[in-house]
Amino acid sequence: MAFFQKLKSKMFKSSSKIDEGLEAIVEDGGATDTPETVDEVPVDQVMDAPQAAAQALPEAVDDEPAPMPADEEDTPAPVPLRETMTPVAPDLVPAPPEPAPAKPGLMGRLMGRSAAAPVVRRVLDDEMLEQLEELLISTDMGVDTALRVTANMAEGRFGKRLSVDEIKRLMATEVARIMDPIAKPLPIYAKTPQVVLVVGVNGSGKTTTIGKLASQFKAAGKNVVIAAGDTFRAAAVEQLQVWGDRADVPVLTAGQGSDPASLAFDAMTQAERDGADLLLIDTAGRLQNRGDLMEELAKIVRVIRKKDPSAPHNTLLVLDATTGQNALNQVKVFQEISDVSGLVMTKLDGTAKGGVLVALADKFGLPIHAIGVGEQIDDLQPFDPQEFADALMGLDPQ
Ligand SMILES: Nc1nc2c(ncn2[C@@H]2O[C@H](COP(=O)(O)OP(=O)(O)OP(=O)(O)O)[C@@H](O)[C@H]2O)c(=O)[nH]1
Repeated sequence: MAFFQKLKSKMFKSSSKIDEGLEAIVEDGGATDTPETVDEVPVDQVMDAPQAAAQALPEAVDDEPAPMPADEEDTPAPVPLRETMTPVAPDLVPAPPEPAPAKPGLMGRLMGRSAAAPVVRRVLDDEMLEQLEELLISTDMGVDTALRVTANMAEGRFGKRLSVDEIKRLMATEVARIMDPIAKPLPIYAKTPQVVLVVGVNGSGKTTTIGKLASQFKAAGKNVVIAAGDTFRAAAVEQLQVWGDRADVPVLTAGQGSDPASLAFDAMTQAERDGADLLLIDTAGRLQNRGDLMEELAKIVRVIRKKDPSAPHNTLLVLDATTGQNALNQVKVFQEISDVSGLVMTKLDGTAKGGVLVALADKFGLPIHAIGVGEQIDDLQPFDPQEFADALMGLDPQ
C-alpha cells in the first residue's frame, strides 16, 4: 500500500470525523451546481466562471481539439510524495506511492461526463465558518488554532460557494502551513555516542518509540545501545528487552528500584567503550510526583555530563495523541522539568484527536521528529506536514 494511503487509513478516525462533519455542514444550506450557480463558483483553487464557460464551449464542437485548461498548463509535474520527505532513518522511507486513479475534473463533473454524484456547494458565511471552527475544535485542534485555520481559509473567499473537497484542500493548505516550520527529522550529530534522552508520561509510548527507533537506526547501520532507565517498571524493562533482542541491540538494565542515573552512567561507559553511535535512554514518567521526577531527570543529566558535557544531545518528549488537549499541558510541564528538544506523537492511528498535533505546532513550535501510527517497527514514520494535513482532512493524494 502506498505510504500516503497507509497514513490516511491509519489516521482514519480523525479524517472520517472531518469527512462526515464537512459533508453535514455543506449539505446544510448548500445546493448542487446549476447553470446559475456556476457563475458563483470563482474560488481561486478551482476554475473561475468565465474560464468554465469558455471551456464548456469546445466540448460541443467535435472536430475542434479541446484546449488545455489554463491552470493545467501552468501546473508543474507533480513531485512524488516520497521526494518531499526527510526520513529519520533510511527504513522510514516508504515505498513510492501508487499512482492515484484518474479523477474527473471540474468540467467533467459539470458536463455530467462521469458517474460521480453532483457537487454540492455552500456559500461561505459567518454561520458556516463557525460550524467549521467547531468541527476543527472537535479534532482537538484547540480554539485558537481552529480560529486561525478558518480565518486564513476564509480570506478572500467570503461569500464564495465551496464544496466539501475544496474546503478540505483549503484547510489542508492552512494546516500544512502551520506545520511546515516544525517538521524536522531527529538531528544526527557527528559526535558519538549521541545521547537521546526519552521523556514522557507513563503509557505515552516511550518504550515502543525507543524500540522502533533502535530497530530503524540499527537497520540503517548505526551502532545503538539502549538504557532501560525506568527502573521502577519491570514491564517496561521487559518490553525494551524484547525490542532489543529483535533489533539485536544491547539493552542495559538495573535491578528494580535502583538508581536510574547510575544506570545511565554505566550505559554511557558501555556506549563509549563499544563505539556506539547512539545511546537511547528510557526514563520514568511518573508525573504524579513532579518534584521527584524532575530531580531524577536532572540527576541523569548531571551524571552523563560527567562523561560528555554536551549530552544529552536530544531530549525527546513522547506524547500520546489520544490524550488530546492534555498533550499541550504535558509539553508545558516537561519543558519545565527537562530541556525538551523535540517531539514524537504516538497513537495517531487510534484517535479522532489528531488535530492536537496542529495545536502543538501552533502553540510551542517544537520540532516534530516522527509520528507513531501503530505498534509495528515501520509504524514510526517521519513527519511530513502536507501528507499529515491531507491525511487529517481525509483527502486523496493529489
Ligand atoms: N496504536 C498504537 N499504539 C501504540 C503506539 N505507540 C505505542 N503504542 C502502545 O501504547 C502502549 C504504551 O506504550 P509504551 O511504549 O509501553 O509506553 P511507555 O511510555 O513506555 O509507558 P510505560 O512503560 O508505562 O512508562 C503499548 O501497548 C504500545 O504498544 C502507536 O503509535 N500506535
